[in-house]
Amino acid sequence: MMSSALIVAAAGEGRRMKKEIRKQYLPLRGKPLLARTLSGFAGWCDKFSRIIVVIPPGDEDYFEEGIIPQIPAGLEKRIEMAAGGTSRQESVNRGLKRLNDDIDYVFIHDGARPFFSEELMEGLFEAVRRWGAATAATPVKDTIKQKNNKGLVENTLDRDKLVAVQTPQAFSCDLIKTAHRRAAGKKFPDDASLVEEMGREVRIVRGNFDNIKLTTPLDLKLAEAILAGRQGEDFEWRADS
Ligand SMILES: Nc1ccn([C@@H]2O[C@H](COP(=O)(O)OP(=O)(O)OP(=O)(O)O)[C@@H](O)[C@H]2O)c(=O)n1
Ligand SMILES: C[C@](O)(CO)[C@H](O)COP(=O)(O)O
Repeated sequence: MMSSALIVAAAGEGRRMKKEIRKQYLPLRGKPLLARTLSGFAGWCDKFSRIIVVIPPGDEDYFEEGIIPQIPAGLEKRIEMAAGGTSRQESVNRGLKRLNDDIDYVFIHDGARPFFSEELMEGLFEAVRRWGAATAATPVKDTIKQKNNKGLVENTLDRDKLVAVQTPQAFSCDLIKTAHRRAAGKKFPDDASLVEEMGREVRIVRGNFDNIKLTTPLDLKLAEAILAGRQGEDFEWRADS
C-alpha cells in the first residue's frame, strides 16, 4: 500500500495583493482563502497519511482559531502545522523535512489556489505513480514573446511548446527531497523546476483553467466570479457538515 503526503505552502506575505492582512486569510464569500483551499482536499484526505500546512511563523494561534474551524471535520483533525521560511522554496522544504521514509509520494500545493479540480487530482495520482514527478499545467492562450532589457521584443515563442504551470505538483518523496537538498542556495519558482534541474522528467497533467493563484487584487474579483459560477455545486462546504 503506497503512502502519500500533502504539503500546502501558505507561509507567504501576499505583498502583491496589497491588503492589510495576508492574502491567505482574506475572506472569499465569508470563508478565508486558505480554508477554501484546504476544504478542497476534504474528499482526498483518505489518500494522504500526512497533511502539512506551512504557515508564517507566529500565525499558529490565528490558524487554530481562524482557519481550522472553517474546514470540514475529519480533514481538520489530520492537519499538522509547520513554520514557513522566507521563500516558497524554503517553506516547502521545511514541510518536506517533517516527512519520514515511510512516505512514497508528496503532493505540493499553493495555499492561494483554492479551485483545483477533482479530475486534476485523479490525473496527478495516476501520473506520479507512473512517472515519479508530475505538474498541473494548462495550455497558453496568449502569444508569449521574449523581451530584452531595452523593452524591445527579441522573439516570439512557439505557443504549442508552452504551458502555464499550476499546482498541485506531485513527486516521489525521495526525488523531491533530493531535489530540494541539491537546490540549496539557488532560487527556483516551483518544485518541478528543482526536479528538472536534476535532469529528471516531469509529466504534465492538464489543469483546470480556473485553478488560479490569487496573486493580485484582480484575482480576488475573478475568484468571486468563479465561486458564483460554482454555486449549487458541492463546493460551498458548510461548517456544520
Ligand atoms: N515564504 C513563502 C512564500 C510563499 N509561500 C506560499 O506559496 C504560495 C505561492 O506564492 P505567492 O502567490 O507568490 O504568495 P506570496 O509569496 O504570499 O505573494 P507575494 O509574492 O505577492 O508576497 C502561496 O500560497 C504562499 O503562501 C510560502 O509558503 N512561503
Ligand atoms: C508554484 C507556482 O504557483 C506555479 O505557477 C508559481 O511558480 C509560484 O510563483 P510565485 O512567484 O510565488 O507567484
